[in-house]
Amino acid sequence: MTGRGTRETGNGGERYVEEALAMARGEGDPQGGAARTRPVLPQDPDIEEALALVREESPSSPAAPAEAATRGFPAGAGDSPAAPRHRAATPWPRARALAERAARSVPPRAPVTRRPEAALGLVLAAPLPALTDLPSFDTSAMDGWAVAGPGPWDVREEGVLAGHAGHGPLDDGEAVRIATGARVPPDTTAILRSEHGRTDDKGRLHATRDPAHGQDIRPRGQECRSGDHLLSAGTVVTPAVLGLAAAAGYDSLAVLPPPRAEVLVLGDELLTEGLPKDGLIRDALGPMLPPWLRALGAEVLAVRRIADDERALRKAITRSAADLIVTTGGTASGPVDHVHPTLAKLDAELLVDGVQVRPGHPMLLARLGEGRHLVGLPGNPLAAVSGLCTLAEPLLRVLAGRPVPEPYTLPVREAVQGHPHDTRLVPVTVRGEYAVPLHFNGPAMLRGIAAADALAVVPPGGTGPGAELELLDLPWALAGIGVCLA
Ligand SMILES: Nc1nc2c(c(=O)[nH]1)N[C@H]1C(S)=C(S)[C@@H](COP(=O)(O)OP(=O)(O)OC[C@H]3O[C@@H](n4cnc5c(N)ncnc54)[C@H](O)[C@@H]3O)O[C@H]1N2
Ligand code: MOO
Repeated sequence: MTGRGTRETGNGGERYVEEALAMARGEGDPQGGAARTRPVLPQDPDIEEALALVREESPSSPAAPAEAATRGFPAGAGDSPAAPRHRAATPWPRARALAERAARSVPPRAPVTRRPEAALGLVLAAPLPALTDLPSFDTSAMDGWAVAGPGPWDVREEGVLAGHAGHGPLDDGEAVRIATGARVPPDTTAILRSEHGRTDDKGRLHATRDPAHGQDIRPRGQECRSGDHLLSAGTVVTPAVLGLAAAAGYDSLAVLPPPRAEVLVLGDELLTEGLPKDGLIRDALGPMLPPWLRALGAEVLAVRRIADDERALRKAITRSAADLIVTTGGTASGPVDHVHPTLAKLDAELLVDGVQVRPGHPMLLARLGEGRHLVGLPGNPLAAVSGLCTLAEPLLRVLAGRPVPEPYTLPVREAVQGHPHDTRLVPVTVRGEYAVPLHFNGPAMLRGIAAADALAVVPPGGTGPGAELELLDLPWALAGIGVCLA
């Protein structure tokens, strides 16, 4: 990690929480300052968030869940909706490492050959040698004249255009008009740019600025010789790689096959069109997850909407051919939260069952069988984003063979409220040298993340202004290969 600064520790988080509580009670500044003039609305998202933080059960409190067995499942959702789940939430960095490790345990799939345009966003399975010299012939770099020897020159009548067959050799004192990209005739000593030459009334060419020997000639093989190593295995196929591969003679590329993902959207309360009504809401995750998963390197096989029905969920999981099933909702212990009981019935191995991160702490990662995994994202939309970035990103990155992104930090422009014990992921926008935290960052809100460039990793307790925070770039903020794939 680069440039990580000191992090403010101690009870900064609690202070914000105290402040928010005091404000919510209408008590003004709890530090003893003048009372605030800003009216405190009950719906103020920041204050609601702060209130939620203190109301939450602390992992270190006596009521906190005890250590859990790795395969420990809670009682079935129907058995006791309010029963606390006996499990140990995984620290956030460890959850990411476990997701990476889970993917590394998957046997690699055989490389595939794809048309270059179908390889965009995938990773080269083998080094890419040049199939030709580049340029493949001596090329004029400018419009003007190919000249031989010192001037003035007699100009031959026929010119040389790019894409045309070669011209005969020039004699000393001869010139021929030439276009950028055209083959340079044999025995040419330089290209005289059109703006550096003039012809007299006898048609002889004079230089207004003498060209140096070899000027503006791109010699054959200047960029590479046939067989030269151009790119290493593991390189992500970007638009520029497509261009280079085409220039170097490729009609197809050997790439690693993308991991196959399937999205199962759970919830009876979800509408796919129109306005929310009668307690029903729009499904925000069905539209968001497929392009996001593609941006993370996956091929999305299907998005299925599953009613709150354990059997339907089990059937969908069993039938799926995906390497990674991503479920949304149903991770908590409500009466219709079927993910845990279903995984238990499938004898899945829970690798991560809850993470010490806000939002998104009920997220989970399970191994379903050889090479097959399931990431359970919480239903609250920003909590689902947190699960994507925490568990799905490392897993898909490794399965796709993509390189580890270089971690980086930026100072945060304002203080950021932290959770007392857990990591927080907060949407930020990058402005110059600073990360600016965005509002509307509650678990059920997408307004912040929709305007964000990255998620800032806020340590327990929060930070003051200027603290260096690790940033997780959102895929499209990297000039997204995902955008290219969409
Ligand atoms: N007793 C407890 N209740 C809850 C806990 C807890 O620890 N104990 N955790 C809370 C947290 S934190 C989260 S996050 C949620 C996670 O809930 P689930 O994963 O079970 O998700 P649901 O209950 O199905 O939905 C939660 C919320 O999100 C809305 N939702 C669901 N899917 C979508 C979608 N596709 N698009 C838009 N919104 C969606 C759903 O309507 C709910 O409002 O549990 C808390 N409860
Ligand atoms: O409230 Mo929940 O932290 O996972 O979104």
